[in-house]
Amino acid sequence: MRSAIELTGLTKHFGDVVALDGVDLTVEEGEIFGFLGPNGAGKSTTIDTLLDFVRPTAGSARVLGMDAQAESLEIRRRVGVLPDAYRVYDRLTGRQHVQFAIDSKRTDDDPMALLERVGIADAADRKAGGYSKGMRQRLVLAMALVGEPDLLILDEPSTGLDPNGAREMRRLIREEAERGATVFFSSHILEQVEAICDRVAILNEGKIVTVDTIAGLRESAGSATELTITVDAVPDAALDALDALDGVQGVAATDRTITVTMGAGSKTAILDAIESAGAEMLDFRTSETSLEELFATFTTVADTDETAAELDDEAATEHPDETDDAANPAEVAR
Ligand SMILES: Nc1ncnc2c1ncn2[C@@H]1O[C@H](COP(=O)(O)OP(=O)(O)OP(=O)(O)O)[C@@H](O)[C@H]1O
Repeated sequence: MRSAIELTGLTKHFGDVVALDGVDLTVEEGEIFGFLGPNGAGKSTTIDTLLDFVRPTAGSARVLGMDAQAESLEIRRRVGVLPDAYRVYDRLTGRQHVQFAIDSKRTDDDPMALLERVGIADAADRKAGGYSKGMRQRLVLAMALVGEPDLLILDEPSTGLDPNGAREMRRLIREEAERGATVFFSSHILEQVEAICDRVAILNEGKIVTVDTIAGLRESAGSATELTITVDAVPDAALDALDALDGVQGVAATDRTITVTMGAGSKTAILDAIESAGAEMLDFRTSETSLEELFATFTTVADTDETAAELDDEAATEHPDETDDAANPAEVAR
């Protein structure tokens, strides 16, 4: 099967900054693939390389079987892009924006149908300059959907969307995948990724740290599971027995509950130990490591405090929509 995206040793330096450091990654056709990483990890640089907005220092990128540099025009014709920083033309209406993308891609889509799909048909004939941030995001998404692209590349697609908008975005992504499109999207909103992705890659400091399913990530992170068991009473013998079990990392108890933290190990053995000690089990809950904790496991570097401070700084100073004019509707449609 042909890959939708294939990166081999992809490296990009901006002066002294190593934005990408030998990235190898394959996204199969038809996948919904999440591209995760903290601020500055290199996600946008990767996406820009796929579209030949950025030229790699070393390595190569293939998109839909074509070379990202040599065949960029054909690639852009078959790819729909939602860039991380986009500018709409204030004086053009939503409908005109979509028509522009349709003309550029020489397709016969109905602009109103696309605006309908992204939920802003009501505002089709209003100037985009008066659109809210979320409406602009929806408009650029409508432009990305023009021509039934084989590959959708969405850079932080939920930016600016309210919870309803984010849910609609997930629905659209699923619809596109059902149509047969590959969807590659970057995010640091982990719930978004968990809700729809077949697989995810985590990028940190320009390197891929892992590629897996979410379930696989959980497993490989060696994530601890916490069992909370409600009982009629807590016999001391139960606590002693639990402590002695393989894989049990911690045991805590209140009057009616026992909480067991375990790594690898058998949940059944835990429940057996409690019952053998004479307690009656009334309820039983399991909680797994959250995706946030998991993400931190993969992206935390040795000096955690410094990294956190750097990330806070970036978050405080970054205003991509206002300062980055790299992406505009012309580029989206090209
Ligand atoms: N044009 C550029 N000139 C200089 N440095 C750049 C340029 N573009 C990106 N970088 C640097 O490359 C690194 C990766 O940036 P990139 O925008 O790809 O990260 P990202 O993962 O998309 O981050 P975010 O989540 O904040 O959007 C950063 O250190 C960034 O400062």
